Amino acid sequence: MLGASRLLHVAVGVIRGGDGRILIAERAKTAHQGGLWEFPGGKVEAGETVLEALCRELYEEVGIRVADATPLIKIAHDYGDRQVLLDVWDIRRFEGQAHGREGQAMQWVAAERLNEFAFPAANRPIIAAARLPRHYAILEAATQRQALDRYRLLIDQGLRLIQIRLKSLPTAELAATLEGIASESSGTDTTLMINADLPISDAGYAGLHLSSRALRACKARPAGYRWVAASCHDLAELRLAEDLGLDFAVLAPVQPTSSHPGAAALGWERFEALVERAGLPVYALGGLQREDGARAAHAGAQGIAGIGAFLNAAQSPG
Ligand SMILES: Nc1nc2c([nH]c(=O)n2[C@@H]2O[C@H](COP(=O)(O)OP(=O)(O)OP(=O)(O)O)[C@@H](O)[C@H]2O)c(=O)[nH]1
Ligand SMILES: [Mg+2]
Repeated sequence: MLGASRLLHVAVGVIRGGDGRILIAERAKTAHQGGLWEFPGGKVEAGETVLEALCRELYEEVGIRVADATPLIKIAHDYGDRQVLLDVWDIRRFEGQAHGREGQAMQWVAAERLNEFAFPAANRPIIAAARLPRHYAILEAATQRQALDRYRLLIDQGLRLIQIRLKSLPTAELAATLEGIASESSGTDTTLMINADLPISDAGYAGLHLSSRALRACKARPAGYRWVAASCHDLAELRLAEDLGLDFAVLAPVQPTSSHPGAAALGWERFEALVERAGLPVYALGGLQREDGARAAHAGAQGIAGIGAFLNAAQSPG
């Protein structure tokens, strides 16, 4: 853990153009972590809020005026010669044409291509956060028919990251259900995360979701998946997910929930304190609705995860 007083507080912007591409810039060869790519930003000066620093830096470096910024992720990192707290914000509305005002090379890059560029070590979870959506749906169902109906409802509502949990589905219906979902998602931009506790060997899905029990039994990051995530309930489990190099976590339960009636709720304050110490994107889960999205972002969350949260609301996800 890094001592707060030694941390260099840095305001960083993930700036998204109208087509969804993200602005990256090349760091000067002579700078700290020089020659690598970065998201524009810079040090918070004495007497400034982080948002003031973000707006100033983004004007100085790329000539844009920020119109709206939402917290994305905070990452503390120790480079040995310097300890930084990267305070990263999502910027989807701004004025002006971005251009390298300090002579630096710049590029607009599709989120899924960010991994092709060399960034400083602290940026790994930031890139995951920039690529992940704000909503993570968890699919549960009692029958194959209900599973497919709910899957289509989630897709219609704009959900693009979906965990196939299906622990209440009769085992006899599992294989056909997984195949049905896989064929519906094939060729689309949906990312499916298969729950590791399901009694199947390999569904061929892009992602794996570990229950906290599966996480605790893990010695290394499971191979063969583009995304690996885990369910966590406390700091020890979040640290384990981070140390295994997982891509994101779900922390629960934030509020009391009917699906886990016995579990003690964390509440937003405790949730925020835990997320602040985690080095990977964390979704908030448990008794939440879409309307809790802003609250979750301000508590440091990547967004909201839910079983029921996305099945009834008719709005599109943000
Ligand atoms: N802006 C930015 N800084 C990053 C990123 N990742 C990362 O580790 N850093 C680190 O954050 C620290 C501060 O960033 P900076 O060099 O942009 O600060 P600045 O604009 O105020 O620079 P200056 O000292 O030339 O005025 C550096 O140690 C840098 O290595 C990133 O994606 N964007
Ligand atoms: Mg800078």
